[in-house]
Amino acid sequence: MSSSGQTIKCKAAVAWEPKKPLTIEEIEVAPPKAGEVRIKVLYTGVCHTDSYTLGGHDPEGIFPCILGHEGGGIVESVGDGVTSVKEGDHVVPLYIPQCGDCKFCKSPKTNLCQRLRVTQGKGVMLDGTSRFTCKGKSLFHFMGTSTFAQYTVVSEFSVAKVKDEAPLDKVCLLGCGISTGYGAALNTAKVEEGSICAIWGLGAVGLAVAMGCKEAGASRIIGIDINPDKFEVAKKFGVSEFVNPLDHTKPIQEVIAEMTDGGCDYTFECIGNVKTMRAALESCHKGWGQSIIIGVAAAGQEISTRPFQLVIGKVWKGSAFGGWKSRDSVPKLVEKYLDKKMMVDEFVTFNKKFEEINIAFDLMHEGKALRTVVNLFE
Ligand SMILES: NC(=O)C1=CN([C@@H]2O[C@H](COP(=O)(O)OP(=O)(O)OC[C@H]3O[C@@H](n4cnc5c(N)ncnc54)[C@H](OP(=O)(O)O)[C@@H]3O)[C@@H](O)[C@H]2O)C=CC1
Ligand SMILES: N[C@@H](CCC(=O)N[C@@H](CSC=O)C(=O)NCC(=O)O)C(=O)O
Ligand SMILES: [Zn+2]
Ligand SMILES: [Zn+2]
Repeated sequence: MSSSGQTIKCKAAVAWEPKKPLTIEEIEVAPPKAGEVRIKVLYTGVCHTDSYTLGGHDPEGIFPCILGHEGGGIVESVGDGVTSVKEGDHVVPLYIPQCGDCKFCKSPKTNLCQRLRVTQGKGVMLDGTSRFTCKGKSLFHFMGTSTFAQYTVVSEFSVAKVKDEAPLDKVCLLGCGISTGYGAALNTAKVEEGSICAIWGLGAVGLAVAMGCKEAGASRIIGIDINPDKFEVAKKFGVSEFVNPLDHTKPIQEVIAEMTDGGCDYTFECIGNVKTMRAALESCHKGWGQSIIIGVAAAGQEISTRPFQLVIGKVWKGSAFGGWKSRDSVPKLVEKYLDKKMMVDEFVTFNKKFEEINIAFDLMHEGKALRTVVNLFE
């Protein structure tokens, strides 16, 4: 019997309050309204940003909510007026939508569609309401995706239809971490052949940056991390040299400058730490070096450097979702993966059952996981 038009009861990992583990609860998921899509979420990754919000560091964090933004699933039903996807389509939810019609979507200079941004930041759908309830309480959405639920409702603008043959337990990761790092190298920095690159933080995002730098023909890719366990795995993604700041007494920017005859062409911060953001900028080559901030820093944190660093030609940039215009790009990234032209499987270090989702957070904090993929129906 079709569930279309009905409220669905299913399981979700609910974040009732910051700094507390998620709890698996039965929730009710209302049918999609006009312009919305209800998705059966089969798999989800766990990104550091989920942990950042659960940890109470996100100024937009709003509880109780359903976190998660690296999902892969199948369209269960669509609301009135939805034409771009239909029941049965395989999809990846998108935390940066692409409406195609706003000033941002029409500009080739950005991927930051603003159509849903205000309501998304408030944890509700475009009409200002939530589709989730649990124990009689409304639950907030998160990043317009909420993939830690067996069923979620998202805007039509927030789904990418992907090929049916794409394994959803892998391509879910193209919903954030891999696309973000890879695109930061290719779209935001536009790394050139022969470039010297350095990457702070060798998690999934940092290693996806390395993959992009390698594809662009970088001559040296320096990985910087305080966890030496990351170094061996990082080689597979193209990292050619390793620096552990804990092995040095002098500032890391001096170490990098000595190693590179004055600094790097491109540096990437993939941690979310304002001190390493400064180090990454100051490790750029005078005159042309660019530093890309990808890491998300906690509420209240601010970056600083001597303005002279910018006067002498170093450039500070940021990158969200790797600069990809999401609905156009994610299906293409999936095809590239299916054509074996980019790595995705290699980012999956663990698979867990839904009830083990908190272990996925632990593995990330222990530095053991690049990505843990959670099966929501196991
Ligand atoms: N801008 C965007 O669009 C996106 C941003 N992000 C952000 O990117 C960042 C990285 O995400 P993700 O890859 O999932 O995170 P991970 O936690 O997997 O990776 C971060 C890595 O940085 C290491 N690290 C921590 N502190 C330092 C330090 N002081 N110096 C050097 N290395 C350090 C960690 O080591 P250890 O293993 O010991 O913890 C870990 O290896 C996060 O801030 C996340 O919120 C994520 C996705 C999209
Ligand atoms: N809500 C936070 C900002 C969080 C943030 O920067 N998110 C990134 C994606 S992180 C994915 O894992 C992003 O793309 N931001 C663009 C956006 O419009 O949110 C805060 O308020 O600090
Ligand atoms: Zn993420
Ligand atoms: Zn738009």
